[in-house]
Parts: sequence; structure tokens; C-alpha cells
Amino acid sequence: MRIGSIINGQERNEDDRESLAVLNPYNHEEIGMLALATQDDLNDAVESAFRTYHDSMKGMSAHQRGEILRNAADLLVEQKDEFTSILVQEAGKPLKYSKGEVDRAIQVLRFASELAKNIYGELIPMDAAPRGQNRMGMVTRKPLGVVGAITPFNFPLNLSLHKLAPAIAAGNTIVFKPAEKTPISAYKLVKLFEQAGLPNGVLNLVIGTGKEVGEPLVQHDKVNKITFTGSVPVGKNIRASAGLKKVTLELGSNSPNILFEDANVEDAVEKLTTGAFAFSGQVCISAQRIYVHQTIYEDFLKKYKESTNKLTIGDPASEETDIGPMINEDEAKRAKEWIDDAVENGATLQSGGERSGTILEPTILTDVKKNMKVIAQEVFAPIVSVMPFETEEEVVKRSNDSIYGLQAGVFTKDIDRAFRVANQLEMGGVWINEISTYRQDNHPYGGVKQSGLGKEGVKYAIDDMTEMKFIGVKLQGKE
Ligand SMILES: NC(=O)c1ccc[n+]([C@@H]2O[C@H](COP(=O)([O-])OP(=O)(O)OC[C@H]3O[C@@H](n4cnc5c(N)ncnc54)[C@H](O)[C@@H]3O)[C@@H](O)[C@H]2O)c1
Ligand SMILES: O=C[C@H](O)CS(=O)(=O)O
Repeated sequence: MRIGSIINGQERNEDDRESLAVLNPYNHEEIGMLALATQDDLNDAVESAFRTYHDSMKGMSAHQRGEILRNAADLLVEQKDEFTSILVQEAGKPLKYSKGEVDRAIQVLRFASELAKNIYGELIPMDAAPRGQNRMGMVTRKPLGVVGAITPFNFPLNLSLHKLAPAIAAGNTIVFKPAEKTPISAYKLVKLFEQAGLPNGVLNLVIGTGKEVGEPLVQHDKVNKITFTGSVPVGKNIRASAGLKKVTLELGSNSPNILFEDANVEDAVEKLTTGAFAFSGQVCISAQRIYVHQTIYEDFLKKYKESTNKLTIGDPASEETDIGPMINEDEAKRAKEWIDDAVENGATLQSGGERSGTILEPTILTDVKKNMKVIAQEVFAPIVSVMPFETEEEVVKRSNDSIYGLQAGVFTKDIDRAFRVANQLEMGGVWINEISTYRQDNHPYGGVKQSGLGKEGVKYAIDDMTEMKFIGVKLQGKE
């Protein structure tokens, strides 16, 4: 299967284009060949989005936008098996997690469909200020124009929809640059929107590298907003080169999860087994640091190791598999080096630690030190560190001692403590008695510090993809 960019409804996959193979990370079979876009294609895509916005999208009713999004959700229900299979093959994501991603993607489309018809402004009382009366003010929300959406490999369907669906709901047009490691779901998604009735030119797909098409997209004068999910270095680059565009950045983290002495240990063990190892830890809110009160530390660690050792490693296409491959061998090697480095410097390997090709065993470390990469940086791999603590003050301080702040989990039955700690954690979001890795697609989501800028979660992404416009009226009559 050879696929190319789709610009104003036309696919560009000529044979003489530079090609890039898409490989299944588990068995390394070629599952697709990309006809790469060039900077000229990128310029055409932006021009197409710009023209379509001004010629037609600006005038499309909220009712129509909502209907297209609803059609897309219905089509995704029908094509669920096909999309699931693509995620398994291109990302190496185990079947159960791939199914879960498609289910969530359907919900994202449904939320966006409903919200498209509920983009409200407000009326402002104008008689409160000393300046005068007999005036009325209103605030409406307007689309931005052309939105550039750049997405990562780890949730290629759902995280793309977290950008595309709100952008369409709000009435924008889009240039969509998916990760070149996982572009097939993106290509199918653009085809699905076409089937759902989205006019040509509203959603333009550019399949290419970050350097060749990502950078010029970020710098293009006719693009009004960049919404990016990916790594911190690329996010910083984007922020520096986007000029006056609005920018949303959803970046990495090293999420902490805290178990106080009254936590339900069995429940936390079960949740954190998934929370640290789902999709081999390649989840931005993966549980990376687990702080356990010293009184329950040994009990937790014993049960956590038992639970982790029961995980099934293997073919992501199998229903039974919990742990499949990482996205490529370089990433698996990099993660293994971080484990070895930690162990050489005094960390204890409690479980896992071995690599075979792209597969890294689920790994539990203890005795880690503050500056080790496995806790100081984002591991983005199936590696978790378990650490004892003594006091609430200490654990809050250690949790906050990070360049990141995306989501955290706090496990306790003490409601006062739960809120006290949640309030002190420097995070975009905190879950109480739930893992950091849990996300529902309708709550505000996005980090503080180097975890990012701006919020997603359909309603909040729509807010960020519109701008307020004020219109005031001076009524006849005395001041
Ligand atoms: N906070 C979140 O919501 C969230 C969600 C998922 C992933 N992530 C983060 O994403 C990272 C993993 O994904 P990845 O490896 O695909 O990330 P990445 O940053 O390598 O790539 C993301 C996208 O950016 C593009 N890109 C690369 N260089 C670019 C440039 N100079 N200009 C413009 N675009 C460029 C890539 O081609 C890709 O489409 C992790 O750090 C993870 O934490 C964050
Ligand atoms: O990888 C990070 C994602 O934001 C996790 S989720 O898809 O939102 O759950």
C-alpha cells in the first residue's frame, strides 16, 4: 500500500517521490510505503486550507459541522476493526489497547459533534463603568482560520482527533501532519472524514518529516494556530519559531503516583500495573514514579512485582498480550541503557530489565537516586521506580521536584489529605484514588512547567481554537 498526502481532496503519491517504509515494530514487516511530501506540497496544503476557509468553511453552519462529526463517529463505529488492526500494525500497540483507543476516538467525535452546536458567547453589562450608559456589549467566538495539527506516534488516532475534531467543530480548516512512524491511521482518518461529508480542502494531510514539512508548517504566515503533541525538544522549537501564532503544546512527563498508608493496596497494585506498563509505557502520563508510604512499602512492592510478573509479553495482535514492542529498536536500546545506567549507579532491579529486539520487559526499579534518568527524565518505556517516603510534606516536595507537571495520582481514604495534596501538586491534573495514566476525553488536559502550554479535552480545545470577538452597540438615548 503506497500512500501520499491528500491536498484539497487529491492524493499525491506519484512513483518518483522520495519514499519511506512503514514497518510493523513487532515483526518488522513492511505495512505501507509513504510518498513523502515536500515543502512545495506543504505550501499547497496551506493555500488549500486558507482558500477553503475563506471561500466556504467560514460560512458552514454549526448544524452542518455537527452533522459531519456525527457521521464520522458513526463511520468509525462501522470501521472499528479496520482501524484497530492498523493501530496494532503501525504502532505495535497490543490489541486490547488499540481497541480502547478506537473507542475513545469515537467518543471524541461525539463530544465534538455535540459541542459544535454549543459554542456560546456572552452579553456584557455596560452600565457598570462610570463612562456612560445606553450601550450594549456582546462577545462572540470566531474560528481562527487555518490550524496546523502535528501529532505523535503513540496515540495516532485519538490524539489526532483531539485536534481535528475540535478544529472542525469550531469552523477552522486544517493542515494535518501526523507522525511519520504511524501515518496509515491518519490517512484512513482523512478518507473517513471525506466519506462523512467534509468538503475537500477543509482537512489537508501532509505526510512527511518534521524537518521537511513540520517546520515550514509552523512558520507559515497563513497558519493561525499550531496545535502540537510530542516531545519537549520539538515543542520548544515550535514555540520559538511560531511567531505570533497561537500555540498549544502537549508534551512529556514523569508522572508521580502517591500511596499513603491508608491506600487500598490491592486496588493500587492492579491499576498501577496497567498505569506503568500499558503500551510499554509509551504514554505521556504513564506512572513513572511511585511513592509509597514506608509502612506499606514492602507489602506494595511484593504484590506489585507479583502482578507485573503475570503480564503476558508477545505479539500485539494477540488478545492475550499485555506488553508488545516499543516503537523501534533504537528506543528500546535507549531505555535499556537507562536501566543499566541506574543499576550501575546503585539502583536495584526488582523485575524485568531485559531487552530482545524492540521488546523491553516490564521493569521495576528501587533504590533510585534523584538525578538518575529513570526518574529525572521522561522514560517513555516500560520502566517504573518505586520509592518509600515518610511524610506528606516530603512526598509533595519530591513529586514536585521535576521539570514536568502533567498528571498525578494520589491514593488515600482521607478526603482532607487528598484535596490538600492535590492542591499542592504542581500538575495540570490530579486524580484521587486513580492512576496518573487515566484520562477521559472531556476534561481539561494539559501540563504545566515543561509538560506544555494550553489545554485539550474537546470543549477546552474548542475554546483554544476560537477567539473572542467583541461587538458593542451605542443605543439611542441619553448617556
Ligand atoms: N502531553 C500529551 O498529551 C502527550 C501525548 C502523547 C505524546 N506526548 C509526548 O510525545 C512524545 C513521543 O512522541 P513522538 O516521539 O512522536 O514525538 P516527536 O516530538 O518526536 O514527534 C511528534 C511530531 O512532531 C513532528 N516533528 C518532529 N520535528 C519537528 C519539527 N522540527 N517541527 C515540527 N514538527 C516536528 C514529528 O514528525 C511528529 O509528527 C513523548 O515525549 C510524549 O510524552 C505527549
Ligand atoms: O500519551 C499521552 C496521551 O495524552 C495519553 S491519552 O491518550 O490522552 O490517554
